[in-house]
Amino acid sequence: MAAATIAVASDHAGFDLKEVLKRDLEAAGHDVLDLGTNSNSSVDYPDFGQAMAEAIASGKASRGVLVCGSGIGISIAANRNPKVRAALAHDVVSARLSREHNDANVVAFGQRLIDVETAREALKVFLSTPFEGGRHAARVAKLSKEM
Ligand SMILES: O=C(CO)[C@H](O)[C@H](O)[C@H](O)COP(=O)(O)O
Repeated sequence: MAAATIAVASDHAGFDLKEVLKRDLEAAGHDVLDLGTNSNSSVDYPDFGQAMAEAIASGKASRGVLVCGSGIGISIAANRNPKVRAALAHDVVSARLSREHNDANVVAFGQRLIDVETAREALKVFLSTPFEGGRHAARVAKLSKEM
């Protein structure tokens, strides 16, 4: 995708991978909005998932990258906002499908579950893959409806 503002956030268990991905985003020419955390000291992932949701919902960032130990807790937290479609990606295929079928605007990784090179490649794919639309469009629209 063209240069954009991309938010990144993690808890302590995702901090190291967040820093790697942040450098990749900057090297690719994106503006990076770093929402923390800023060290390996223990913090609570819901706070950072919520910060990501606010950045996406307000339009401060068009895409987001989340990292925690498994990618699960922080993506659950971000997905509480109906404007967020955060997809937990374990590989390049799930990153690609999250864009093609789900129009995901946030990708989440589990630092304890994915190797760094796979995450770096999956992020590139996440950012460069367009939404297919078509049969997927009405399904994605249903995701933002109140339950
Ligand atoms: O939310 C999670 C699990 O679903 C994340 O992996 C957290 O990073 C993890 O729970 C943190 O665990 P820790 O033992 O406090 O480092």
